[in-house]
Amino acid sequence: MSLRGVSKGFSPAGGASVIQDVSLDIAPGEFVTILGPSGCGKTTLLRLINGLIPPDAGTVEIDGRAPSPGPSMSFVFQSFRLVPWLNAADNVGFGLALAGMERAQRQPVVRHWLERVGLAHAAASYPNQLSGGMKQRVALARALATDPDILLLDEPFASLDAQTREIMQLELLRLWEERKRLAVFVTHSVEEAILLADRIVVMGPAPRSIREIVPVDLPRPRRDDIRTDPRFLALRAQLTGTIRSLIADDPNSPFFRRA
Ligand SMILES: Nc1ncnc2c1ncn2[C@@H]1O[C@H](COP(=O)(O)OP(=O)(O)OP(=O)(O)O)[C@@H](O)[C@H]1O
Repeated sequence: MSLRGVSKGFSPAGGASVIQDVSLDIAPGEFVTILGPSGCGKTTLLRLINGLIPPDAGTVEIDGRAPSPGPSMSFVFQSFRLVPWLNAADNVGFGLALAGMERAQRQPVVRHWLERVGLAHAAASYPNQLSGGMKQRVALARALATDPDILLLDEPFASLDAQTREIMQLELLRLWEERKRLAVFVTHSVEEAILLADRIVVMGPAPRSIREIVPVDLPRPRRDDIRTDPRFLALRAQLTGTIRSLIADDPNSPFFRRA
């Protein structure tokens, strides 16, 4: 995947850029996290990557072509976005149904993914009967069921409580380390960014663009105890400092010169 000089503005006159001059290459099977303060354009970058919005300038290419949403690219959102009138199994099978797969063919795939996320027992439950963590497992299973080459995740664990969030991070790590898809994961959390990524792309405000790209040279497979590895702690201190200064240097931030 390749982004070259990508800019995007939303005003009709093409005024202030929401994203300015972003260039980035991501290799197949690579896990990249996008880290940055609120409002620095992280979600917009994901929407440009999945082809939901076109760039005003520059190019986004996947295998040499402009991106288009389809079964080879899955999206996971903070707000789960499950279909409320479908049970967990039908939610997991939703992308497969959209791709035209018959119910009988979908069933074993759905069963496999419900098992993989530990929800085989909840197949018949509806979203309003599931906890936040369970809903996010369903959303993850739905995203993986189509066997996408590209996984885009927009703060998927941000609305979960701290313990569930840590469990889900490890589950995602385990699933991804089994079959390494190109993953782009947006987060505000420095720890989450380090735990998951091969590389961390730090975005900043004013101008909203990439500030630095930090490789994460921690061994895989990674488990919970990686969080106490001295290299992890050093990276955490470095990135926390970077994010604090990005916020303190942003004249539009309420924490301008304070953080
Ligand atoms: N459709 C749109 N129309 C106008 N402005 C938009 C639109 N989408 C995003 N913006 C603006 O672009 C900026 C960046 O938004 P974006 O959601 O990409 O940032 P973000 O880094 O993901 O933020 P957060 O971390 O708070 O989710 C914000 O100022 C937002 O108001």
